Amino acid sequence: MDNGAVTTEPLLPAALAAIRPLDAPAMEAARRRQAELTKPAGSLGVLEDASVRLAGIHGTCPPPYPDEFVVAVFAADHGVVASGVTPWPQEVTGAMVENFRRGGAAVNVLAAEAGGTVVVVDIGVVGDVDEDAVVWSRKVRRGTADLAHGPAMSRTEAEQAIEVGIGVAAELVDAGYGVIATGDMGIGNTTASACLVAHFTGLPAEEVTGPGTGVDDATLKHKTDLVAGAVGRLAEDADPIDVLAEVGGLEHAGLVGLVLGAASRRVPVVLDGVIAGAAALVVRALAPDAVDHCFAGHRSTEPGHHAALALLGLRPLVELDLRLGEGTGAALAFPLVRASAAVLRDMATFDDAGIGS
Ligand SMILES: O=C(O)c1ccc[n+]([C@@H]2O[C@H](COP(=O)([O-])O)[C@@H](O)[C@H]2O)c1
Ligand SMILES: Cc1cc2nc[nH]c2cc1C
Repeated sequence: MDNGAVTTEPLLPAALAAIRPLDAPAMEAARRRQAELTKPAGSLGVLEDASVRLAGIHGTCPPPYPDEFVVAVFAADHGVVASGVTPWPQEVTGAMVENFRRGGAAVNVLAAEAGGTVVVVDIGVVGDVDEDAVVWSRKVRRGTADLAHGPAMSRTEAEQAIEVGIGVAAELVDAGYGVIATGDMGIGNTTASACLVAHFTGLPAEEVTGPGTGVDDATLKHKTDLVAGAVGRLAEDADPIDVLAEVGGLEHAGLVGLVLGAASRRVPVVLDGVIAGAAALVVRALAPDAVDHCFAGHRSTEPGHHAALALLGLRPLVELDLRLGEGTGAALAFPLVRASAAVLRDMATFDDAGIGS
């Protein structure tokens, strides 16, 4: 299928080779500067840590103040919907893409509140989706196969979808966005997320499978058993891209590429909910340094998200009991990331203010 990504060189090896650890001297400079600002040491808490991370990502102190941010919403369908894991019909994925296009979804509203832009990447919606400035056509295939019965996609398709994400990151960085936020839309994708989280954390399916958009107890039990069965097909030391192909989604793969691509360009990423958290576990397995380029925008109520963030070692910036996806939690968190850069850039030092410390 023509996915619109005209790729002459494989993007994945180049992205992996370009990812570096955070810049230690810039982080040290940020810590020193935080200690000199007119406040008791540590009193801005997590904002101070965020500013140090930003300095490490950019390799400069103060780091650039991010004026512009974008939420990249990766949309795809899931064959596992046929196995009865969600109350919503598959068509809602494509219908929500049209809602994003018109600006009517929660992520449109919350991104606009924070001064951000939304782009939507059709990486695997079953139905036809038109392309315009908001919705980018990058279909790798029309939905995954049902992961309950076999591989969700081939390894080649997973790699193609990762490369789509890397390409999207490159386009967004080249367009001048200083921070990239993740978003997702895919009916059924909390089942694939639970599989990824169970595999990478080693936790039992019961601890990482949640209600998603909302299921009754019997369906949650069926979903949990299905996750346990699918994860049981994976060897403990399976290659991370093979894991993604077996039990993941096309939007997970796209998000893996988005994070790798942004990290390879030293651009910070704000992760959204459980889908992004699951994708970040694949990133961690491929390039652990890339995770250091990420902020956890929020913590969703999905149990798998708690488990994923714990393994990623990321502290959520906000916790508002969101469980929507789309990039809503990441959009809400962006002003906090920006505020941490402003503190480092704009606050007076004790010397400036003539205050003894
Ligand atoms: O981001 C989250 O943590 C989150 C938690 C629950 C549901 N969702 C969204 O709901 C959809 C998947 O839910 P489900 O129940 O169909 O697997 C998908 O479009 C996700 O963006 C997202
Ligand atoms: C209406 C609706 C909106 C969503 N946004 C993200 N996932 C979603 C799932 C549903 C069902």
